[in-house]
Order: sequence, then structure tokens, then C-alpha cells
Amino acid sequence: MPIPFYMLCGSLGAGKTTLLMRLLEHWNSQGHKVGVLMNEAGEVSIDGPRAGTIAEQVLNLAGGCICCDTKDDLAWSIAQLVQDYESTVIILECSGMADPAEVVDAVTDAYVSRMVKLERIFAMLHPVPLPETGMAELVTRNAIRYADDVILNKRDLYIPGHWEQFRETITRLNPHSRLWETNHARLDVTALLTAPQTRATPTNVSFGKLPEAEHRSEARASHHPMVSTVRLPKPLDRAKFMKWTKSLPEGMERAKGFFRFAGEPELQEFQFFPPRTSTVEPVMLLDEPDHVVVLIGRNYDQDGCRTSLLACLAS
Ligand SMILES: Nc1nc2c(ncn2[C@@H]2O[C@H](COP(=O)(O)OP(=O)(O)OP(=O)(O)O)[C@@H](O)[C@H]2O)c(=O)[nH]1
Repeated sequence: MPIPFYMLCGSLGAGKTTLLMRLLEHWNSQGHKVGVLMNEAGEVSIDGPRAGTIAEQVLNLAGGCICCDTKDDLAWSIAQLVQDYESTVIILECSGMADPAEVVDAVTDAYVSRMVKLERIFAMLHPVPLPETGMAELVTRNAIRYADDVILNKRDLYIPGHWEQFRETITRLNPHSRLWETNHARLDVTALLTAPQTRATPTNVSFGKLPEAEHRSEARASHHPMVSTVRLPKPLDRAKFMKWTKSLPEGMERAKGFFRFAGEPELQEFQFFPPRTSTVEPVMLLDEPDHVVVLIGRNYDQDGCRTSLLACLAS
């Protein structure tokens, strides 16, 4: 049974570790065995030892960026926490350099998703202008875009006028997330960890022209990344599959997998990534992987995609 996995991302220095400490206190009081993964920008971990004062198991991931190399490191660290340490919940604090899109990609991988279930994504921000260009811009914007909860911290530093503008930018980037305003990440942790029910939108802030609560939470639910792992019990028909890759719906953001085509001996690796590009290439691996395709998107017809993919199995 996969254990809950939480992702904490956002701007550099926004107060992520401050919130992490509050979450750790909460989980400890509930008797959880928390595994913490720190992904810091520098070579020496600063936040790790801080978290280590509360969490029993803190692992550091190399480098600040979760890229192709670190993805293996992440999978290995998760396996270590789940299998050796028997963590009952895991939280990853991402550096301001780790693109949340890459992290979501890594934790929804067919191997990793057997161990953990991505529960919620928190984006921690502070009222400084959003970066205009480069990696920091991509990371901050993706953190806001992917978040279930956006936490606007350092309320004591808000400057009237600038604050309204800041909040407007965030709601424009992600109108579906819950928004929290905090000082030193002081918030109701139980409410933060609870997914909104269809009819209630527990949030400590209300403002502006939000849709009715019930519409808002339905919209949020449909905006949350949806992951389907489709197991392929037989080889695929090449022509049907290639046609299928061209029929993927608007909301599909990422897909990947391994399988074979009927009548062809090579193992194939499939990748689908923005902007709607697909590749299918023979690959050689040391071990035979599970034959699956993982689909990641928002607001797409999960059953429809699964059915149409399974219709590509060779008869
Ligand atoms: N004024 C003010 N300072 C805060 C607040 N919350 C956190 N801080 C301080 O801001 C600094 C950075 O907080 P951290 O929690 O380390 O931030 P972080 O996002 O983990 O930082 P990095 O991991 O380096 O990106 C610390 O000195 C905190 O004590 C707040 O609400 N107001």
C-alpha cells in the first residue's frame, strides 16, 4: 500500500523549512514515522540538520535540481525510507531550483508510485516580485501552477498595494488552489493536510471574486494532476499505438512507458512531453521493466484514455 507523499516547494527563503518544522511536529504528535527528503541548492545541507532535530530520518538529495540524474537518487531515497526505515509518511522539501514538474514526474514513475502516493503539493511564497526570467521563474511559476495549496508567508512584510498585486498574479496563475496567508508559517496544519470536500472549502482567507465554494473545490479537484498507470498484458499493435499517440486529449501533459510491439523483439521506450511531442524508441535495460504506460494530465478522461490505449493491444 503506497504511503502518503507531500511536496513542499516555492521560492528561495520563503519559509519552507519553517512550515516543514510545523508539519513534522504535527506528524510526530500523531505517532507517524516521518521520512524527510531535502533537495537543497548547495552542496552542504543547511535545512537538513534543522529538520533532523525533529524528524528521525532525513535524507539529502544531491544538487538543487531534480533532473534526470537526481530522479534515480529520489527513487532510491524513497525506497530506502519506505523499505528500510518504514516511514509512514514522506515529505520532500524542494530547493528553489527544482522544477516541480520534474518532481511530479519522478514520484509518479511506475516504480516509485508503488511505494508512495502523491497526496498534496504546497507552494510557499513570500511577497517579493516573482522572477521574470530563467530557471527561478520557471520553478516559481510551476510551483504555483502545480500547488494544491499556495501559502503566502511573511505577512508582516506585506506592503499594501504590492500585496494585492502579488495575490492577483498568483490567483491568475492558479485559480484553483487554496490560498493561505501566514506569519512564520503559522496555520492550522490539520486543515492544510485535509483535502477539501466537495461542498466545503476550508481556507483561512476569503477575498475578491472567487467562484462559489462548491464550484471552486470541484474545479480544484479537476485541476489536480491526475495519474493513471496502464498495465499492458500483451504487446501493442504498432500502427494502432502510433495513431493513439496523436489522439491524446488537451489535458494530457506527460506520458511515458515501456512495452513491446507485436512481432518486434526490441523493448520500446515511449515518451510524450510538451508541446505534444511523442517519441517511441528501442531501449536496452539491465532488467526487464514492467510493461506499462503512465499518463499524467489534468482534467482528462482517465477511463477513456485507458480504454483507448488497451484497444491498441495486438489481437
Ligand atoms: N519576517 C519574517 N521572517 C520569516 C517568516 N517566516 C520565516 N521567516 C524567516 O525567513 C528565513 C528563511 O526561512 P526558511 O524557513 O529557512 O525558508 P526556506 O524557504 O526554507 O529557505 P531556503 O531553503 O533557503 O529556500 C528564516 O530566517 C526564517 O526565520 C515570516 O513570516 N516573517
